[in-house]
Amino acid sequence: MQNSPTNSTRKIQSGNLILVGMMGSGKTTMGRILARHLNKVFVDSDEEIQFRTGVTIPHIFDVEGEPGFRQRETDALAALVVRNDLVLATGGGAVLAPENRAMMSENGIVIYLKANVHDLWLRTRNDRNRPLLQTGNVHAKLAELLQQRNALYQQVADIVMPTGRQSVHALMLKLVNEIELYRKNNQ
Ligand SMILES: Nc1ncnc2c1ncn2[C@@H]1O[C@H](COP(=O)(O)OP(=O)(O)OP(=O)(O)O)[C@@H](O)[C@H]1O
Ligand SMILES: O=C(O)C1=C[C@@H](O)[C@@H](O)[C@H](O)C1
Ligand SMILES: [Mg+2]
Repeated sequence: MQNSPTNSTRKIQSGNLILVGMMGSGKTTMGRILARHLNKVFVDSDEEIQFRTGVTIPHIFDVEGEPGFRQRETDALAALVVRNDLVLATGGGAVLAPENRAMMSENGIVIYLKANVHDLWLRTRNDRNRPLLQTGNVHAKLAELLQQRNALYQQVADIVMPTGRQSVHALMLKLVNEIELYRKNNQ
């Protein structure tokens, strides 16, 4: 499926850029400035879910558990990926469902923002809006999730972008070059 001519055509011609990666990898932060730089519309699947339900993600996890949230995430992604010229920041767990991976892969260039556990921890340790990290040992939880998910991020990604010490702006400019290169090599 993934490599059929129809799918690879839409992947690039949709103009969509889809960011995947762990909590704290910078999908929302990077997505916003990337969209501004490329004159695309920025959307965030977590924000879309909160907009659709009128409640916060922690509240959805409280009431419906993770399975309820995952269903809402799949519904939100399905509605978003059919649009064009988006920069779409996904939730950290968006790669877990095979149907999510298929729809992301078919409808945009997928970018994995890769970060190590220590950086992820530094960026998320004080945040209360990520239900999966409301645990005694955030560092260990991030390590566990990265271990479970890294192969899925890699599998779905067209571009893997390591994020480290450099500024978000410098990283964004690097990413713009990588995207251009990808488009040139895959037109
Ligand atoms: N490359 C970076 N260098 C330093 N700090 C960063 C970088 N990317 C993001 N951050 C910071 O990390 C925090 C988390 O980033 P962000 O919310 O964009 O992550 P996310 O990938 O969208 O996470 P989630 O999956 O939970 O939505 C923010 O405070 C942001 O400013
Ligand atoms: O990594 C995850 O599973 C999550 C990441 C966030 O973006 C939210 O989608 C939610 O907190 C779950
Ligand atoms: Mg985010």
